[in-house]
Formats: sequence, structure tokens, C-alpha cells
Amino acid sequence: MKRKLNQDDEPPAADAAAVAEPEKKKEKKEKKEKKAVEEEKELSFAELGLDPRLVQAVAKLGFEKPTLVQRRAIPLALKGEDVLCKAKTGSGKTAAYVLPVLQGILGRKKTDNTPTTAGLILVPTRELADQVHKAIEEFSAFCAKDVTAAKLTENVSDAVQRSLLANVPDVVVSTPARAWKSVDSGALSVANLKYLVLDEADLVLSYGYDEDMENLARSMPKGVQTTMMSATLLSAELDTLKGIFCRNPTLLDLKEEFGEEDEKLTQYYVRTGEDDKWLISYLIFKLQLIKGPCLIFVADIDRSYRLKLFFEQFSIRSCILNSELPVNTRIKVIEEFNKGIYDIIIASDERSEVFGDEKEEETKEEGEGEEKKGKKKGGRKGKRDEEYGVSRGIDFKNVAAVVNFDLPTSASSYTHRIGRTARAGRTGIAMSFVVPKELFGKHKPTSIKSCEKDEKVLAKIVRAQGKMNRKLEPYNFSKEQMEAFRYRMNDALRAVTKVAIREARTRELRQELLRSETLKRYFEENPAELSHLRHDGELGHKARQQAHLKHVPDYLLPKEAKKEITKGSVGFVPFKKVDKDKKHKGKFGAKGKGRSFKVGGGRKGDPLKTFKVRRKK
Ligand SMILES: Nc1ncnc2c1ncn2[C@@H]1O[C@H](COP(=O)(O)OP(=O)(O)OP(=O)(O)O)[C@@H](O)[C@H]1O
Repeated sequence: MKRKLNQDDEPPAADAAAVAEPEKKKEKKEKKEKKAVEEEKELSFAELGLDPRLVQAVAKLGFEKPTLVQRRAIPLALKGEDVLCKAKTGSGKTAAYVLPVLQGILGRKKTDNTPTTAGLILVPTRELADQVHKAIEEFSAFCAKDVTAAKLTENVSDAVQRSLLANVPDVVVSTPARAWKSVDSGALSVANLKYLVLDEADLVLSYGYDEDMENLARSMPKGVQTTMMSATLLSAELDTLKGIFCRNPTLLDLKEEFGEEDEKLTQYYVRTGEDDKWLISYLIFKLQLIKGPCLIFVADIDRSYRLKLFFEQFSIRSCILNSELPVNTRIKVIEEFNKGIYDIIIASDERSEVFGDEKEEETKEEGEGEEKKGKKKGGRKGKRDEEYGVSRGIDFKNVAAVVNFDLPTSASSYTHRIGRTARAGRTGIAMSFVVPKELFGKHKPTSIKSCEKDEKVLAKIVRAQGKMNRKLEPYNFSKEQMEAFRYRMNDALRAVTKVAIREARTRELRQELLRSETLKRYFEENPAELSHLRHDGELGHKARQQAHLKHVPDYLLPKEAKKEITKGSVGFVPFKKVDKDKKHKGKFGAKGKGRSFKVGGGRKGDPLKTFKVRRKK
């Protein structure tokens, strides 16, 4: 009879060999897989099987190697598969879906030159349509004769749009609503469509667009190759897609595969009272604690003007993006920001606030589903552009930090907002203000309804980011040092009255009218109207300007910063953590201690180390 083995006993030689065999196999398999991953990382665009003209174009753009999503999605799409891809913001999804479409068109043109619209790319906003259209032009720079693209989102008359489509572009970029309008009117034919892309697919498939999508799907031939991309896709979207297009795509979920070394985004949240948001923002931007281009998200249009006027009180220059501005202006603002003309954009993220752009299970748990549905029906109103949106997909270049002045109302909206920084392997910071429940409604002049549930939303955000192996850390500002600036903040807030905000809003729209190309002819024929409009602008009630707020007196600057500044170099602001504030540390899964807004020392690689004080010119 075999003796039972004690734990410490050596297994008999034959048994040991039997145990070692599967181990060896496993090791070998792991080694092979690792090697394959390493080799895959080294793949070039040419090795993905792309046309040399496309390879030349990406090289011209400075793309050395394909990103993970490009390495995985392009070969699948080139094989003709439907792909549903979930990959993080800024990871290069645009090229991942545009290049295969272009390749398909180039391939067909070798044998068949009949003009036909073969590709339709649907995006949720007009800003994004513009960006994708530009990307197509860049990627087809070396085959421009063979590939034509059109976007349907410009402010042009139906006649102009018709003539644009009469040329039968190979690829059309549009929002679902505009695409359907053109198909319905007969201006666009999708009868020979081969490729359909839904970028920001969860949004494209969601509220408001569903009817357009269904109509479009009915007009398309069977067997259109479909690609869907987003950083936030849920299984519900997959079901919707299956329902509408009767397709069964290959699922590429790459969110897990971005290792920590890929993560160059640092996320902080600051628990703050409603008025302290203004104070902290004043400090951050006046003392230039954040270096580099910055995107500030606020909850609504009024608030965007208010913050802009508030900043103006301190001579902090910023520009605004909101749905009231004409699309051409919005696109121009984004372009100018990307060229470095502006450093701060204040964007109102109304779309997420009005519609709550999520379908997360947790939302339903809390019974908000019905509310969202209600908003979906009645939410579209006023002169706002429903196809406005800058938190999704827009490739703002080199954004150093995203500041959520007002927290979004959903975790997915947060993911997209912060995705405007740390793109394409760059570093970035996200800082979000969170109004604790006990402080909500305590400062009536600055209170805003959407912040009532900040803490609940933060908990959701932390959970959602945790699933992506990301974490948010608490950040505390030194109360004592902030206090010295409070009266200046109050002075500025008082000057930015409701009337001043209304006037600023009207003034901006008036300026747009004056600049409008469409109205140029009208004004030439009616000069009196033009001068009237100009005169109105001059009468506008502006926010009271207060000279004393323009500069920060030396006595207010922290000692260390003053020393550095007098040396003529940049310095650090030791907005140190207040110890008694420790009660929040470690909550919401943040491992580290509540960190001060200190930039001189601290952990190596802490992006806040680069927050420096520079004297404003
Ligand atoms: N292979 C590459 N090498 C270098 N840069 C790249 C590469 N692919 C894309 N980029 C750059 O990365 C940036 C982000 O790309 P893109 O806008 O396609 O990201 P995304 O994944 O679509 O982001 P979002 O989820 O926000 O829509 C762009 O500036 C793009 O030019």
C-alpha cells in the first residue's frame, strides 16, 4: 500500500516528474505569450497590412508605431470583421477605425471606380465630426485623388449640402440626425455602404439618436461592416447594436491591458465649500499653480460666463465653449487652443448635466433611470445646439490639467472629461471639486443644484476608475493661506452680477452675428442694422472692473514663493496640508494621505511638483 505523503516529504521521482510536466508546459506557454506580446508591441503600421500611402501619411503625422488599440483593431477590421472596441481615452481610436475604412476604399478603387459612398462615420457632436473629417484628410494625404470625404455638420444651406453630396464622397462623417436627414431627403445614398463606424458608440446609440439610427439601419444594405468605439461601452450597447444592425461583433476590451506604466494621469479631488471653489480657482490660475493649457468644466452656460468674468477681475484670460456659440466659433476656439493662443478654456458640459450621459447599472440602482428618461424627452430646448459636446472625443492638444469646477453627474462623463488630458502617452492632472453634503447650499450665491449629489457621484467615479486600475487621491489646500485671499475673491464675485453675466452672454452672441459670414451680404445691404448692432455692443453693461484685484500684492504671497520670485526664477507655493483636515484621508479608496498643494518636495514624479508660481506679467 502506498504511504501517504506528508507535506514535508519529497514526492517520489516519478510523481515529481508528472507534477513538473504541466508546470513546464505552463511556463513555456507563458514565455511564448510574453514573446508574442513583445513582438506585437514592435509591429509597424506597414506590418499591420496597410497600404503604403496610408503608412506614409501616418509617418508624416509622426506616428512611429501603432498604439495598442490600433495594433489590435486594424487587423480585425482588415479581415472584414465587425469590431466593438473599448479602449481608454486618447489611445488612438480614430486612426484605428479610419485607416481600415480608407484601406477598403483604396482596395475597391483598384478594380471599380464607380462613385459611391462606401463609408459612413457617425459621431455624437459637430465638433467631433470636424475633427474626424480633418483626420481623414490627414490620413489620406498621399491618396487624396482616390479618397474624398465630406462632413455634414457645417452651418450651410440645404442646397449647399446637397451639392456637396452630389459629388458622391467616398466617406461621410456626420451626426446620426444629420445623416438621416440627408438620406431621407435623398441627398445621400447609403445603398452601397460597405463600412459603418460609430465613434463614441455608447452616446451615438443612446438618447435622442436612437430613432435616427434605426432609420439609417433600415436604409443600409445587409452586411455592412460595423465598427464601434468608445472608452465607455456597456453590454447594453452591444445589445442595442445587435438589435439595430443584427450584427455580432468581435469584442475588444482593452481597458484592462493598459498597464500602470501606461498611466500618466494623476487624479485628485478637493473637498470644498461652494464659495471656496472660486477661491481655489483664483489661486490656482492667478498664481499659475497649474502650468500649461488647462480645461475647466462647469455645469452650465451661465456658470461658464460667470467664471470667465470672475477671472477677468483678476486679469486671468480665458475663453469659453458652450452650446450657444455657433459651431464654427466652437471649432475655431478648439483650433486656437490647440495652437497655444489660449491657455484656459472654460467649457460648459451641459450635455452630461442635462441628459446624464450614462446608462450605468448603478444609476438605475438609485432609481434615476426614470428621471433620465423624462429628461430625454423634454430636455432639448432653447437655442442650444443639441449636437454640441467637448467632453467626448475632442483631441485638445497638450492639456496639462482638467479641472472639474463642477463635478459631472455621472462616472462615464467624468472618464471622458478627464480623458482630454494625458492623451497619446502624455502626462496630465485631473482635479475635481467635490462639495460635501454638509456644505451644499451653504453659500447661496454660488450654489448650483447639480452639486447636491457630489459625494455620491464621487463614490461612483472612484468605483469606475478603480475598475480601470486608476485611483483618485484627496488633496487639501492650506486654509490659512487661502484665507488671505478671500476678501479679494468676494470683491470679484460681487462684481460679477447676474446682469453682467446676461450682458456678457448677449455680447458674445452679438459678436458672433457681426462676424457671421452668412450675414455679411445682409449687412452690406443694410448698413444701418450693422451700426445698430455695433452700437448695442458698446452699451453693454460690463462687470465692474476693480484695479486692485489685478495684481497679487507681495505681502499675500507665501514666504517661499516670494523668495523665489524675487530671485527672478519660478518658485513653489507651499499650500501645506492642514493636519486637522486629516479626517478625509484614505476615504474612497485613496491609499495615500491627503496631500498638500505643495510643489517643492514630495513623492518623485508627483505632477503637482511642477505646479509653480510665476509672477504675472
Ligand atoms: N500611433 C500613434 N502614435 C502617436 N500618436 C498617436 C498615434 N495614434 C494616435 N495618436 C495621437 O493621439 C491622440 C489621441 O488620439 P485619438 O483622438 O484618436 O484618441 P481616442 O482614443 O479617439 O480618444 P477619445 O476616447 O478621447 O476619443 C491624437 O493627438 C493622435 O494624433
